[in-house]
Amino acid sequence: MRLHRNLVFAVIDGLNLIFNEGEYADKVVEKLLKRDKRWGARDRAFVAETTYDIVRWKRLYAEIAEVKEPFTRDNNWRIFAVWATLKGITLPDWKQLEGTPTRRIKGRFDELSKIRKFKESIPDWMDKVGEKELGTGVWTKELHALNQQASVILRINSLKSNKKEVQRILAENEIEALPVKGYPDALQLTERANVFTNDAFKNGMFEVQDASSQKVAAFLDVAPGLRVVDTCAGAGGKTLHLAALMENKGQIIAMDIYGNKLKELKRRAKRNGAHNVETRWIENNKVIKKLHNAMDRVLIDAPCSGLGVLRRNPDAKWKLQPEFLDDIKKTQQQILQDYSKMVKAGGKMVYATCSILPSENQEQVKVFLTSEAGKEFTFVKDEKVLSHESGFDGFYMALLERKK
Ligand SMILES: C[S@@+](CC[C@H](N)C(=O)[O-])C[C@H]1O[C@@H](n2cnc3c(N)ncnc32)[C@H](O)[C@@H]1O
Repeated sequence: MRLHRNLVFAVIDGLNLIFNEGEYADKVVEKLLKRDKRWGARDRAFVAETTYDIVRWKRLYAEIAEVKEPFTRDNNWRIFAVWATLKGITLPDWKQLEGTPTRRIKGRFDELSKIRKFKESIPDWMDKVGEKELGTGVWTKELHALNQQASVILRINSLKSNKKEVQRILAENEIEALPVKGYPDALQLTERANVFTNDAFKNGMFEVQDASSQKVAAFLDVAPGLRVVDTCAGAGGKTLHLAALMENKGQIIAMDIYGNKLKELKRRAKRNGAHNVETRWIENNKVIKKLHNAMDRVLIDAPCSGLGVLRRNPDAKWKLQPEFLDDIKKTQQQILQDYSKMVKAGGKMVYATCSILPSENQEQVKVFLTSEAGKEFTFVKDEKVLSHESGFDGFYMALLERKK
């Protein structure tokens, strides 16, 4: 591979924004890709993937490069040089890369790869939490899986299309997509590609959604005609899937505490042809109270640490703080207590997270079931999806039923 100066400069600028200015990697990459209209698919892939790779391996690379935060521009160049050396790329004779100690980099890599927190590039506190909660064996395998690049998975919107039709349209654009065994609505791209510019996407025929995430709406056991509330709907990934599973019949109320996310949800619902979705901003608890004992199904896709989705969101390793984890667990329990009241007798509820930590998952459900509100419910089943076992994101989902 030959390095191109303007692409590498874009990566260095991006790293500065992410590491020093606290900006989010996905937003930064989005901005970088708008920089030069002449960049082709390969150039864009280089900028995006290199930036994500360096964010993912920040601790390991910084340790090898012997630099400490806050990183200067020179430090970011040194980190980049580590990335390029370990990729086996011949370094060009640019002044920023002069004197790169290639052999020392390889030696330090071998040394540091013997220590998990460096090998898997993770903060000490997170490594300790993961090991404590999952045990050494499972955590080591899971952490390794969470550091791999995620493949692109589509969820075919059955309101508008089917797998065969989407495969055919993508093939016309030289994009190959294959079915995924065990995931009825999923197609997996054999190579990463930008599908958002494709007409099939613009016409709502599919959404980009990880295979594990596609399990959640189906877990709620919905059917056409039911009254369903998606309590933490965000921009509506699961809401749209619910609408498709319900064949646009019945009612879906999508809620969130952030109104701007619901605006985006509305746009997506329109594109998807999902007509049975209405949004309600959770301005105060009255919004919830109005629906007490009224819903056939309640989905709680709870806010969480996001430790199950590090493959697609590697900067969460550096942004997440132990205090946030403590706070979010309190929020999760409060949400379970408050929103479960919307389930009517005989109705069902799913509690889900994109975390792999038992303390955010089965332990929350256990605490809920022994509480006053939880005594109304019986536990039906749960599923703990680990990335190293499934090959997709880490997720948790539990199905509970309210007693008649
Ligand atoms: C895991 S995300 C939801 C993702 C979304 N369901 C999807 O499939 O695209 C969790 C959501 O919970 C929202 N949230 C946080 N605290 C909340 C609360 N107390 N009540 C309702 N929603 C909340 C966040 O704004 C966020 O959109």
